[in-house]
Amino acid sequence: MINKNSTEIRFIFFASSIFFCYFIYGMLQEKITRGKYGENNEKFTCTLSLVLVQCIVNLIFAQILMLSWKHEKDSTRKLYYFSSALTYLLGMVSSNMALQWINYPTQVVGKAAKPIPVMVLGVLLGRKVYPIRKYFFVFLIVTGIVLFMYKDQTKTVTEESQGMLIGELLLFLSLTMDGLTGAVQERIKSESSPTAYSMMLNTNWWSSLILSVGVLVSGEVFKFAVFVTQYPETLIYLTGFALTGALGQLFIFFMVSEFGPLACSVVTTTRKFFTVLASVLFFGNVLLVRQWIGAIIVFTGLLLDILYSKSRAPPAKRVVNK
Ligand SMILES: Nc1ncnc2c1ncn2[C@@H]1O[C@H](COP(=O)(O)OP(=O)(O)O)[C@@H](O)[C@H]1O
Repeated sequence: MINKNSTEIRFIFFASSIFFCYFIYGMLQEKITRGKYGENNEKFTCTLSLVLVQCIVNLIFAQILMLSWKHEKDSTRKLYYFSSALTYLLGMVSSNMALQWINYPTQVVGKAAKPIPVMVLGVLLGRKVYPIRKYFFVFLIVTGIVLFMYKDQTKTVTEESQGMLIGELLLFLSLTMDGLTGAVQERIKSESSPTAYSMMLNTNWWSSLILSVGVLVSGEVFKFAVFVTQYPETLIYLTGFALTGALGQLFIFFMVSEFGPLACSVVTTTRKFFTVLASVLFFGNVLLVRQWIGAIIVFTGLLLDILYSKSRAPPAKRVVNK
């Protein structure tokens, strides 16, 4: 009983820390990528450099934590870390890049589908097994969130819709990459169960390495240097963005290593829903009928999921398909 309670407390603690860190992170991300700089209303387009800064800060953060505690040797195959790092950073680069064509709310709605690819690819490639009802609960949560957050957009000029298409394709790519990352993490978790620190360190080590090559070969790093020299205020946002991202990611890896990538993606997606719900309620806006229905569906899905995992399968236990 004590054990079960402490598992629940850890879940709630990780989830609320993710909520808190990514709430600030999200605002800074929007500020950096959607902001207009200088008299010419310039845009920040150095996505690779942005993600590289994030990965390097994550790496340093994980390294400091690794040095502070004694750890058993991590026996995870390097290929797993390399491939999860590659898909993880492609996922981040494409979703950040999509923001150049589509607005932030559209990106958030698109990425709200994340638990679906994480679940499907986790089963197909990650050798994970879920009972049928789990698919239903996840589907309910995602449908409710999309219904709640979706905004009708009027497309005006053709050029803009073309931009939207590029943005949507990038979102699709990003979702696929998130699913692949989850699948590899599922395998890592079931084969070698490394600590969250070790997963964070290795994933960010490989992604920093790959991205460093990327920014040098593309020459983006020079463009980035010119941009931050010209608009030094970007550095303040970047520092906050990278620090909240690193702290948030630590809790993400705690979540992944104990409860798995699917639980993690449900938490990060639900966080976005609660952010929008809170802002609607906070600013005294009225919910549309569609949003009411969406919110009810989300809460039903979450409640069923919680009730089910309580009565049937404690989240810490994993089902390994041999
Ligand atoms: N399974 C995961 N493994 C590693 N990092 C993750 C994982 N899930 C999320 N993250 C990190 O958390 C950040 C925020 O994730 P999330 O809130 O789902 O938003 P999004 O994927 O739309 O950026 C990601 O950009 C990534 O850095």
